[in-house]
Amino acid sequence: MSERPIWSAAEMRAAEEAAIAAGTPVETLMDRAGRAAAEAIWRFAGPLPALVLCGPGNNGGDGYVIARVLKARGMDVAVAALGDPKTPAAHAAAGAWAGPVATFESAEPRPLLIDALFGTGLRRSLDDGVAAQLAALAEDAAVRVAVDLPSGVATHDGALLSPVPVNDLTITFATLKPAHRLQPAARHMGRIVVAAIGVAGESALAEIGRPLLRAPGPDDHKYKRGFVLVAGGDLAGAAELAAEAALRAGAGAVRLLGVSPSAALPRAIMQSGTIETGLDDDRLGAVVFGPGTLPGPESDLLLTQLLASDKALVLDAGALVLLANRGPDALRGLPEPAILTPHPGEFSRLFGEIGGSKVDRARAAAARSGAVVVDKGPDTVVAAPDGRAGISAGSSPWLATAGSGDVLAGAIAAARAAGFDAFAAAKAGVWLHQRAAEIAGPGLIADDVVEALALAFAECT
Ligand SMILES: NC(=O)C1=CN([C@@H]2O[C@H](COP(=O)(O)OP(=O)(O)OC[C@H]3O[C@@H](n4cnc5c(N)ncnc54)[C@H](OP(=O)(O)O)[C@@H]3O)[C@@H](O)[C@H]2O)[C@@H](O)CC1
Ligand SMILES: Nc1ncnc2c1ncn2[C@@H]1O[C@H](COP(=O)(O)OP(=O)(O)O)[C@@H](O)[C@H]1O
Ligand SMILES: [K+]
Repeated sequence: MSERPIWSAAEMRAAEEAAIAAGTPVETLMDRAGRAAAEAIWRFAGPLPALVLCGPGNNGGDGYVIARVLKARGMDVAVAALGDPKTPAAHAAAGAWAGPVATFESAEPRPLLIDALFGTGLRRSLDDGVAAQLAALAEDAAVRVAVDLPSGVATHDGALLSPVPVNDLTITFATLKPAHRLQPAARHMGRIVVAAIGVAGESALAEIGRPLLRAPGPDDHKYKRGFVLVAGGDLAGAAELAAEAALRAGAGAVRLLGVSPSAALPRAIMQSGTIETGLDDDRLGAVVFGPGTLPGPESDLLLTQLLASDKALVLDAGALVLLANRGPDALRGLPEPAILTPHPGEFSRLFGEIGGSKVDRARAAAARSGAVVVDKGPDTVVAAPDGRAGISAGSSPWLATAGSGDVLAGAIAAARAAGFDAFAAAKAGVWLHQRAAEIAGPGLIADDVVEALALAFAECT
């Protein structure tokens, strides 16, 4: 699995301090950052007349380096500063810029706008006048570029502290930061370039990358590839979507029990037996419960049976409502950690209101429940009880369609049955789901995502 790390502002600062302690001055890091950004801007926007907006901190320092490098390339560059440089490195970078510096307030729009006002050091909303001038300059530009982060977004949780223009390109340094992937900030980034600047560090948070899945080999048989049981509920369609999704996402065998299936159900899906006999099968790798399930005494009893079994559970939709009635402790002590796939409504029903970023919330929910939590949405976060977390690289808004969550539950179960641990399986399912949606394209319905899962799977082998 190729995963890009995501650092918090504090982790970024720690990496910077470690690099400085190891002998690389901050001026060198700034020079690398500015040069890398200038290179990316040159490639992206070419020789458009540029306006670089420089703030008072090191983000502004990067801006002065960018201005100098682009000018040396022969570009027509103007600089406007919001206040004087406050850090020694920014001061030095500003000193090395030989051209004139206008005040931010007096800056005139130019076709290429480069926003180096604030990066990871932003602590409060921009003043109204500053935000309005930034918006006006962005409005009149043809191409908008943000250095590290668009000014006005909170690094940690992706909140917009003041109005933020939508950029065409964002160049960040060393690693992604949470705001590059969390909404609402993520939609303001445009294309994202991560430039290496020679700092290293560790993080328990990463972008969910393409999983490495196993194509069947000569020694495989259907059960070895993964056997999924979908314990159906009251509405056949939802359980069928989950069952077919599991099959198309690579499970060798899928059994759907507990519903009267429709004629559309693929004949490859097994339907014989009862849930009790179905559960009593050592070959079973994962059980999906919840899609199409209405809460009631019967489904509650089934949840009790499932929790008493030693199976790896993927609990979605109706199962989450049942769980909410029992409280999150209901999952403690399971032999295999369960995977929960709540949408925002189900999440608050299960866990109440938790403060912090979406990553903080998912981590807290995972720690509290002992389950892997897939906090769904346009910026799906997967968190494990031990604090590891992943953020989706983004998914098609066309997934906002009935049944797409059922498809996700099936895809996750396939990865779980194939032998992935709960955290890895949840991430693999999220990746396959968003990739399948991309393949299915605009206008998709959940059935199309199911079909496209096979192609998404093939890309991972
Ligand atoms: N880490 C690294 O390895 C590297 C980091 N690099 C770069 O450094 C950037 C981080 O730099 P940074 O820490 O100096 O913060 P930055 O974003 O410039 O802003 C801080 C300044 O803004 C001010 N200020 C804040 N909010 C404000 C507001 N609303 N309205 C007005 N003022 C406000 C704040 O004032 P204060 O809050 O202290 O009063 C302070 O003066 C990072 O994003 C990257 O681009 C690269 O050079 C390569 C190496
Ligand atoms: N606006 C959006 N952009 C991207 N992905 C979305 C959006 N809205 C929903 N999704 C994704 O679609 C799926 C919807 O799940 P869910 O709400 O459970 O749907 P359903 O109950 O209809 O099956 C989730 O995987 C979620 O991440
Ligand atoms: K910026």
